[in-house]
Amino acid sequence: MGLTLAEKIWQEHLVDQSNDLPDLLYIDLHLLHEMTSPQAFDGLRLAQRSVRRPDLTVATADHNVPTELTTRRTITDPVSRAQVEALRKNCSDFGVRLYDLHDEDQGIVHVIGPQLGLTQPGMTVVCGDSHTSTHGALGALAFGIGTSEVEHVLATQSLALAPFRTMSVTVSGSLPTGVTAKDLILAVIARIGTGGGQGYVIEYRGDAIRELSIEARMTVCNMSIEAGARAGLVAPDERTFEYLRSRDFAPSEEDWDEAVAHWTRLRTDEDASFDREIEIDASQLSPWVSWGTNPGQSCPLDESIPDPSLFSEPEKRNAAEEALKYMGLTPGKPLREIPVDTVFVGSCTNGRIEDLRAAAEVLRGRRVDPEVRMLVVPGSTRVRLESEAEGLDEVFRTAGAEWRSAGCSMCIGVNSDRLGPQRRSASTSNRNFEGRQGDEARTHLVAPPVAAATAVLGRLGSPGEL
Ligand SMILES: CC(C)[C@H](C(=O)O)[C@@H](O)C(=O)O
Ligand code: SF4
Repeated sequence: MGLTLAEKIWQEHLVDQSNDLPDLLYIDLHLLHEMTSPQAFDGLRLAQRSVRRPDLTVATADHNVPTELTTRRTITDPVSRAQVEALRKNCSDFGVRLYDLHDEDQGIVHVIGPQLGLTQPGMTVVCGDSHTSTHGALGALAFGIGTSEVEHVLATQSLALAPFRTMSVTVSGSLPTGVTAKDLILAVIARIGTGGGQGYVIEYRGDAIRELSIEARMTVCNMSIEAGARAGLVAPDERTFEYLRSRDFAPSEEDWDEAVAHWTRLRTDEDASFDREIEIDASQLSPWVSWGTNPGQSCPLDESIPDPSLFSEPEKRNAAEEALKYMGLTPGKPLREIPVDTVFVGSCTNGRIEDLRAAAEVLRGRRVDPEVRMLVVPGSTRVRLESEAEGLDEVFRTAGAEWRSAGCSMCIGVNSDRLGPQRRSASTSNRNFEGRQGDEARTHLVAPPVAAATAVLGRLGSPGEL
């Protein structure tokens, strides 16, 4: 019987396979950031080990970095400063390439990997970060790993991994105008649940996936983890090759044809079977928004807050009741009537150039509601520079939004971009659990066009209403 794409990549990277032990896989690319690497380097020091393949290891500072344009290099928070400084020292001591704050190639780890052409089809990619699944958009098998595994990969360039199950999510048809990859993945998670992907690697297939740009595929793969999956990927195609061509670390012109020939073979065999198959009709989708405290608690923006008492499963009912209490919402309220005081456009889910263009298009010639604070944070310094070259920063500033430097920013409340208690945001990020953007802060996950329209309207809404 044939193999799925994920199984093929796994097979190609097997270093050792013994009975009763997890498989040992070779790792092609190891990405590091400041939050999950310090203890791993300490472990290496203690064991007097070196980094096995510094040439396959790349680091950047993203989670703890300030994003104010002018005061960026001064990190006032002591914990954040210590982590960034530790990363500098560790990279310098162990000979690892670091894209530091001042570097043009700095950015959120999952934005810079593909942008630099470091992430390529058929590779195994790991990082001490759950959203490593993002890299699957290029046809790589990409896993988030824990700090002890980071140390193991640093020391050996290999990783012991338990076998996975395979799931296909086939999205047929075309997304209607105004409906984005973010809406699609929120709908997928609402359908299979935040635990629905547990133990699986998801392959996204079908016409609607093929029609997505590589950046949009990244948005989809990014949130695989929010469905509980171990990874998500899309088979490479012409769009993938086009995206990679002439990127800094992509194969050179001489090696290009051979690389493409290899990448072209990276697809699921006709006679392969998946352990679970999900089908979605893209034409039925519409702008989507989360109302609760996990990404699965979401529904079309046209609907109202659901009534938990109508949920048949007691577990889901309780979770919804708890979520609504935290979110300060009542059943039956139309989502479009929910006022929002903060809008965040950014993160590894939606902080790439296409996302910023989509938000700017909505804001052009319009004003952000005076009661709303809107932050626009590019996912990488190159995205910032590219946006500025196109004049997007001016569009945002003129509309009344704050234009920032690259970093994780308000996606996660570990840096200075935090949401205050009971504040409510429309956010293009991927997580909405309690306290994610700040203590007692309330998050509604949305796509960039909805975020921008919401900023103008001062309540959840879509560009069609403007
Ligand atoms: C800090 C890091 C470990 C974490 C992750 O693993 O995803 C972060 O990036 C997040 O999004 O919550
Ligand atoms: S942008 Fe958010 S989700 Fe992505 S790596 Fe940073 S904190 Fe994690």
